[in-house]
Amino acid sequence: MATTNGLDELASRAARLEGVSTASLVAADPDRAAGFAVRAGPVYANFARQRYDRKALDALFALAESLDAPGRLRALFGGEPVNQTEGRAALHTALRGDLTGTESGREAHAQALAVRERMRALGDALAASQVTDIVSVGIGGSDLGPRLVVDALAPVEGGRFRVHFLSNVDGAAAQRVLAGLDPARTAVLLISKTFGTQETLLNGAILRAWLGDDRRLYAITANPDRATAAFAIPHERVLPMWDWVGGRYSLWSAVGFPIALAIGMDQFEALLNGAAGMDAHVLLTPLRENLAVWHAMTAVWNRNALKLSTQAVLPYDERLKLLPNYLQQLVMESLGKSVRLDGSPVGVDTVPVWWGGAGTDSQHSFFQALHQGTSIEPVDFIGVARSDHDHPGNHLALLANLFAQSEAFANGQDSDDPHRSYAGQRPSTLILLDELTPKSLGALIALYEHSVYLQGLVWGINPFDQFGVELGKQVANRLLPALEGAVEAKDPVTAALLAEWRQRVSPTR
Ligand SMILES: O=P(O)(O)OC[C@H]1O[C@](O)(CO)[C@@H](O)[C@@H]1O
Repeated sequence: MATTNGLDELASRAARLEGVSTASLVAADPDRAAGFAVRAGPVYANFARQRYDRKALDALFALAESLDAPGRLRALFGGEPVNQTEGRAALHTALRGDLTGTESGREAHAQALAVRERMRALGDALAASQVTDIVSVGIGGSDLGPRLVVDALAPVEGGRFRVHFLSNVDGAAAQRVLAGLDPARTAVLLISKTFGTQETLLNGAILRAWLGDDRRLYAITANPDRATAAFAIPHERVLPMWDWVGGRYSLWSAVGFPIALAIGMDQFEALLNGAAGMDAHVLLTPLRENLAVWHAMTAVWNRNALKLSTQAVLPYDERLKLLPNYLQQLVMESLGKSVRLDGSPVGVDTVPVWWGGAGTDSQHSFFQALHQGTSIEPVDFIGVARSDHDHPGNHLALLANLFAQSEAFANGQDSDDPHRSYAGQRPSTLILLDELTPKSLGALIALYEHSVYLQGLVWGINPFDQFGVELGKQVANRLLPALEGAVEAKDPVTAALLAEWRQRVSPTR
């Protein structure tokens, strides 16, 4: 059995807290309500409604210390090959600053700055042209980050460009995105780190044909030769990225070009600065005051001590409604592993299922299960203190719902009628941003990135590879000829499914 890094001890601490209500934990510790909170720049998080006490927290911080969390953070920021299975650095922090002064960090940051200059120039040239709309074609890490940030921050009216996103290989997606767009006033960005992703290549071909003019076709990639070979995009319209930026950590690179086009380059840089502020906090702050360490060790507590198998993220802000989708890739692609760095079984549970939705909408869909279901789902609530719309009454109602749900989950409510009884004891963290700006959003996303890294450290896994997604792609590539009728599927169940499918379509489709 692989080492469990002291996680067994956490489980026995959790057993001692069984039956102790969250309200009595709060009552027993007068400093807890305000003291179990950490602020980093524009991000405040309160952990008082988690199901641990100070002794458990001591054990969690001791665990982080024993794993040399500060040293491992320095290794990340300094450009050491922390992505060990692929022999690479993971230098997304260098895209937003240069905190360690190592040669690789400095070089990476200089490269990032040079590309930002090119993004600015290309953006200005597009703004001076007749282009009004941008279609960003990419998937996964080449889509979810820009999509989230544009949805959260793009002005409702009056932005430089309207930015549209196309990811799914389903042709209906392309059809929907293109409906109503004028090719003469549209530029297309093909975003793919590898430029070998089926969805992006197929959608890119549709868009290129639709555009009819290659001069408004751009690529963002770590593989410019492939972009040139497949789409004849000349190097001056290719923005580079590098193998030291993981796809799901890449929105800070030229992958964020759609963001820069939607909100302007200065605002894109404000997003990077927000992330850089969180980077400095996480790298330089002692463990007990370090927000990413609190967040990561809370996740470890819920997974390995309380054995909870999902994690909900519930933004109480319409503009953050895509955050759960974004975090699903960031967290689950990073931490969905069952072997340690040396290949041995991890021996403990790793990533839970991350999911969620915006409040208050989700209160009227899945909250019943959160309040009275048999399993307990820990929650990250996210709220924004100040709104930027003209409906203050709605904002107060939104916040009342946010604070109320966190209280109701924790405290529950007894009733003589079991159907009307709420057990409570549902753990949650409440994250509050001062306001939703490029800076605060950058800081929030960077917080989650660092929390993921630290959770990976506890579990001894590599959060920067994603070999698990390859098998399905390989099987799909093998099966495409069978759907085209060129070969038979070898697997008997797949063969039966294809026979069933063939009966339903004409041979030419
Ligand atoms: O940017 P690319 O190379 O097209 O890859 C897109 C996505 O596909 C994956 O490799 C697998 O889903 C992600 O990690 C990546 O973000």
